[in-house]
Amino acid sequence: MTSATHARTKTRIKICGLTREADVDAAVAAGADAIGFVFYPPSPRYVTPERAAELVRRLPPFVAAVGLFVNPEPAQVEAVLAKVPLEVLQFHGDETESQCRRYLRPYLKAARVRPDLDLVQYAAAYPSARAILLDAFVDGYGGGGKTFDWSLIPAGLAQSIVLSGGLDGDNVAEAVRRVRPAAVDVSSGVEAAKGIKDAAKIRAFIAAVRSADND
Ligand SMILES: O=C(O)c1ccccc1NCC(=O)[C@H](O)[C@H](O)COP(=O)(O)O
Repeated sequence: MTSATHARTKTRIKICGLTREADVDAAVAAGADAIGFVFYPPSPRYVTPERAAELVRRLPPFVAAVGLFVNPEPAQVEAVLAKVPLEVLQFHGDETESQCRRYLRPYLKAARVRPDLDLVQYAAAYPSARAILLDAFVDGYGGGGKTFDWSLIPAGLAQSIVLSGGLDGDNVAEAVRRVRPAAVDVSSGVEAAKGIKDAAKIRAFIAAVRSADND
């Protein structure tokens, strides 16, 4: 790289909703920065704490394990944390800031974006959030494989942005170029079936992000 060119900041990448050893290994090998585990029982990607603990043991240092919850009771989160060494929590429901920060872990607060949601006001309600994860407004709280209108994302949110919702190997480069989020997050777009990831799709997704990082 010459002095006249410079690589942009690396967009961090979270692959979410993993349930199998081979998929964890494929995501790590492809260069994922974080792996998400869904602790929301109605989700087809749900894993038990015991299963997540088995999968997390495969992660090398500095690849973050993210635990995802939807309006959990404190006891549920504590039970997961007692068995699964999660670096980051992700809350996808109507949790208040105090309900998110009580576990003394970095957390992502998901916003389900729609035209009538004031994202500046929403983000301001979670000053302790490590980032705001911007997702589409779908049934079932998330994992819907649907994009939202990225032009709804305001400039100047206090927190970093994790862009999510319907991303895949075909649209993520444009998403990164347009939004320049701190990170991107994907589930459906790298799957063969819900909870079953496709290693080639993971590789293509990450390659597309890296390509956009260097535009
Ligand atoms: O993945 C799920 O099944 C899920 C269920 C309930 C709440 C959140 C869920 N996923 C959270 C994620 O972080 C997903 O990666 C995000 O919603 C994007 O999903 P997709 O649009 O399928 O890429």
